[in-house]
Amino acid sequence: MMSTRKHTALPKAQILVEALPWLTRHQGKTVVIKFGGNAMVDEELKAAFAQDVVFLHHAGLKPVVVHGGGPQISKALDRHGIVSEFKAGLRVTTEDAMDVVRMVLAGQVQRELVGLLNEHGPLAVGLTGEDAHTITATKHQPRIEGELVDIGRVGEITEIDTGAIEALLADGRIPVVSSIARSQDDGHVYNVNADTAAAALAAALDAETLMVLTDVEGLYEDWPSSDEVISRLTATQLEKLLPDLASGMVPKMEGCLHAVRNGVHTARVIDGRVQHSILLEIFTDEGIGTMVVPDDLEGGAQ
Ligand SMILES: Nc1ncnc2c1ncn2[C@@H]1O[C@H](COP(=O)(O)OP(=O)(O)O)[C@@H](O)[C@H]1O
Ligand SMILES: CC(=O)N[C@@H](CCC(=O)OP(=O)(O)O)C(=O)O
Repeated sequence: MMSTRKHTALPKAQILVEALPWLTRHQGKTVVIKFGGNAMVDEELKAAFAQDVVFLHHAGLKPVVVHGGGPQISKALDRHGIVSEFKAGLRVTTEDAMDVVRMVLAGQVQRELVGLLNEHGPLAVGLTGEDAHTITATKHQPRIEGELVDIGRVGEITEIDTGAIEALLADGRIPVVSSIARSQDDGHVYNVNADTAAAALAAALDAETLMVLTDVEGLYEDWPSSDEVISRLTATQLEKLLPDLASGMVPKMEGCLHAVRNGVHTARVIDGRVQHSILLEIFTDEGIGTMVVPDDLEGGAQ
């Protein structure tokens, strides 16, 4: 009887011990995690995500959650009879659409994530980029085929104030940030792509890691014709690939590049459809997605 119990208990101890080098390495480090709209539509995945983030917190890391909500926004706009249109990968956001975006991100998606995290204790505090000047933006006008295009209230980040987030982290909380910015131009707000917001926050917070959860395994080498995932690439290698990337991958990979060029040690795109993908990525040998490293760390960082 006794030996059977030992038999089943030992592998559990081994798993915990395997995590020891990673626990040591990541102790006290800030990890910015972007939780994407598509991984966010499944109840079990959402609950597993909350468990992982709380686990990181209790393991001595400082997780900061930045969330998207593209599918949820599209649904709500539809209900309001507003057509969703994307240009250069960004949602064309009229004044009316902006009200809906803000309502969905800050009033629904963020509240739900805060609720899931707080099932584990008084940990999560939600805010948007508007709070305490966390994210400031100006009007973003992308260039499409050489022409500047007006896409409404979409913001380009000009400044990050990390004060509120750092105060929350120092108080042992888990900040949950919605990607809405205060405007430096007028009294209104801007809609910011959540990948871009997460990358800017990771750089400003001097985070060790930016982790972007999405609905594919990682960056595919030759999408859509192949599903070979690139497991690791340097900033310069990524920069060369950027012009060939399509749709949703563009802000993610631009964000990863921005992060590693501005002091973040590794930026990773991982599969949010896999339960506990965050723990697998942080605490095991085999990373499961795509890892971007600064040029001078080639071959070094894990
Ligand atoms: N090279 C690529 N590798 C992987 N996915 C790609 C690539 N290029 C474009 N994509 C598309 O980008 C999508 C992810 O972006 P998006 O739908 O905006 O994710 P999220 O909702 O998680 O923010 C993938 O589902 C895929 O359709
Ligand atoms: C300007 C812009 O496109 N903003 C995004 C913000 C939400 C987001 O980025 O959500 P995902 O990460 O789930 O795609 C939008 O309106 O959909």
